[in-house]
Amino acid sequence: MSSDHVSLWDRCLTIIKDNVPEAIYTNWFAPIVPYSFENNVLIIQVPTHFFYEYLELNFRKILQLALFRVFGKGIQLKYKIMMVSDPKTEVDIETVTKPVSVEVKKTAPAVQIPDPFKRHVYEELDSQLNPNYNFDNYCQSPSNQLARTAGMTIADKPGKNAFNPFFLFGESGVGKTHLVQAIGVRIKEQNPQARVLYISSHLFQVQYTNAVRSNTVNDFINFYQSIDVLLIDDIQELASKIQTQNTFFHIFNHLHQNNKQLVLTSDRPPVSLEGMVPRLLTRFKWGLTAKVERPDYELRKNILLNKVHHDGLAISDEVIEYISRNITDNVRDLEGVIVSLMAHSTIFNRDITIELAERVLSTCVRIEKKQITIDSIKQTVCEFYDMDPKLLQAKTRKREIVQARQISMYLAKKYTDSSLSFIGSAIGKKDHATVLHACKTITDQIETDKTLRANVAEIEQLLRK
Ligand SMILES: Nc1ncnc2c1ncn2[C@@H]1O[C@H](COP(=O)(O)OP(=O)(O)OP(=O)(O)O)[C@@H](O)[C@H]1O
Repeated sequence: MSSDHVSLWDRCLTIIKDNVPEAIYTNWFAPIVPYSFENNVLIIQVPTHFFYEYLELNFRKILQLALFRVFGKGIQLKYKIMMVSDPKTEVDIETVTKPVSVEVKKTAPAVQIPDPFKRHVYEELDSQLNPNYNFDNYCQSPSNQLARTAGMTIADKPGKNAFNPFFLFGESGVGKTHLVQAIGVRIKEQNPQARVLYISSHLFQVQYTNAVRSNTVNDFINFYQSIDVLLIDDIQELASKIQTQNTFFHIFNHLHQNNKQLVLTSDRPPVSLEGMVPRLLTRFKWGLTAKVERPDYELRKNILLNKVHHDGLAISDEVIEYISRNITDNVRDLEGVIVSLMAHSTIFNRDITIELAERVLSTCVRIEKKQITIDSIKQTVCEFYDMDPKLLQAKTRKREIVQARQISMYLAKKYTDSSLSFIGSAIGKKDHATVLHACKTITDQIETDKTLRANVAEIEQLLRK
């Protein structure tokens, strides 16, 4: 049968062709090469990592259906990825790393909620970690430096550090889950026996409700008290769930007293968590609370460059720069735009140009409302004073440069929700006291200095344009 896998794959293609539009078939299925078939595992070769992800995301169902019909029960699908960004150095991913393996399950539900609680305590625990979220691909910048460094310290000494619990907060899509997962992944790498569990608060809540219904709350608590490292995401979702919070309180206390590590994420700081029982809130503040800020320009660009390199995509620096400048809020949007760009380019067979990027961005993200960021402030202030932005970072007390730096700090405080220390580190590598002083100086001078007042007003207008 294995020698015949090409004709079997052709039969799959016939089924697929009947079920998808022609353009989709031509772009996404025709380029696939049936590579091998052995022990009921079919390996297909695709051009890029992006291609694989796109197939999995959009056409998994039809692929499953066709494979099941032609190859029968138990068929497994694996991908072999050929990088084509640089044809001179074609890379066969399978030879350098494990091939991406996708098991096709006949009756797998679309979303299966994992329930580790159901497992016996002594069984090996499924940590629910995604190895793709690791420290190696978590780019660093001042916006996440504290959180990232603390995360690495925790991963090296879970439970035996001053950061217990580690409370990580920040807006949606800024990289909290990635970081929390990276902590778990590194702990498991260093100690495969460690009982690490990543869980969303929503799932924790569902499991608790089930335990109440089935009268097994004690088992539920025992299970969680057996964990060495508990990574719990989106804790704000437990707001107003008082019974669940009380149960979590007992788990938290037990783990903390036994030097087990707790890491929590939230979309807001503990002080803004409404609907939480006070004794839990107090405990959230026992260790380290760190904010992951919105990604700055350098971080956005680095993340994109990494992704493009990793997926073997052909996207010019100019387009990367354009996207990094225009998508400022969160990393998820950045990644979404890359996927949309690749899809547009593949389906319509067009190069990825600035014009295409502009079109895709206008449909994917809101760019009409200009986001004011520390980067755009620095740039606008320097353009206004006709000054090289690098001078803002220079160690100099020249009056014009000091004033441009102070105005930048004042505007950053006014228009962004960054902390004083973050503003200081991004503008001139100063501390929070210098930023505070700058804000006070400019506020006072605006009161009395007509020219400065007019200049700042003009810069503010330029910023909003
Ligand atoms: N510093 C970074 N380096 C590389 N990738 C990042 C970084 N920050 C975020 N990402 C990527 O951005 C995407 C969104 O990040 P993540 O899911 O961790 O955000 P989040 O803050 O947990 O969002 P939410 O609160 O909505 O769950 C992920 O694909 C993640 O890998």
